[in-house]
Amino acid sequence: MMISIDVLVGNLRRNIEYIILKFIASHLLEQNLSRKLVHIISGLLFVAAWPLFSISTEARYFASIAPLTNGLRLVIHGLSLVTDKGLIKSVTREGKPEELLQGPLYYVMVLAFCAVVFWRDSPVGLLSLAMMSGGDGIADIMGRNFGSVKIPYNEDKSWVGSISMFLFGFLISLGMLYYFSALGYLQLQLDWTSTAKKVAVVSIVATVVESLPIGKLIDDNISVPLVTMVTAYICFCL
Ligand SMILES: C/C(=C\COP(=O)(O)O)CCC[C@H](C)CCC[C@H](C)CCCC(C)C
Ligand SMILES: Nc1ccn([C@@H]2O[C@H](COP(=O)(O)OP(=O)(O)O)[C@@H](O)[C@H]2O)c(=O)n1
Repeated sequence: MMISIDVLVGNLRRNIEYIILKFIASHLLEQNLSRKLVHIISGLLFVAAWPLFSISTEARYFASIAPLTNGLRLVIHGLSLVTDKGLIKSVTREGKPEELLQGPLYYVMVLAFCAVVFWRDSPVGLLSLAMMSGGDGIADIMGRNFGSVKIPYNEDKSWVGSISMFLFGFLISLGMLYYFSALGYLQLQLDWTSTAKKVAVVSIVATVVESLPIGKLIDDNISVPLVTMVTAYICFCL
């Protein structure tokens, strides 16, 4: 009788643990997906909205107010001066306020930097944001869901994630160049065959850097746009 009660209690405990783990897992997955959707959509929408600004020289500074204001919001919430559970749930990995001061803050600073420095007349900023928002964002979503085969030099990253980053980053970058070129903003005259080759080179370099095991040294939201800026500058501006 004693044994069967123990077995019963043990089973009950395991069931409760299973239910709790399942609850946590489903909520964490939800949080990861929502974070990456915010990651992809906010940056791409920000860039897509640049043509709405006037041709005045101050336009780029006005545009950068959106990411800078969000940066301030992230600092205020990251330091726990104010609490907003919705913000924390939608942009952090583990639900800790201090995480707002890392990936999300770097992300909005890169958005502001690209608006002010490159704005809509240079391919460099457009490609950097396409790779950071679109490419890096899709790598996570595809990698987490379908990335069972890992990259030999990095157990955290998968072939599916990196190939998706390359393809999506490449297509979004070309789309952005086409959009800004069709609207007459780009100073360069683009020959699309050579542009596609250059964008492929930029996308490969950004993808390889994202796949390296350097995540603890430097955040992807810095390394990916930084290496894209350098490569795009070499390919398009020298
Ligand atoms: C989730 C984000 C970064 C985390 O990166 P990672 O750790 O997943 O690598 C992105 C955070 C986005 C930010 C809080 C909100 C950005 C708003 C944007 C500047 C406004 C766009 C305006 C536009 C006109 C819709
Ligand atoms: N190239 C990649 C990138 C991410 N991923 C998946 O996405 C997860 C999060 O990637 P990450 O550490 O770069 O995340 P963030 O720093 O971008 O938020 C990884 O643990 C992988 O499951 C992948 O499979 N392949």
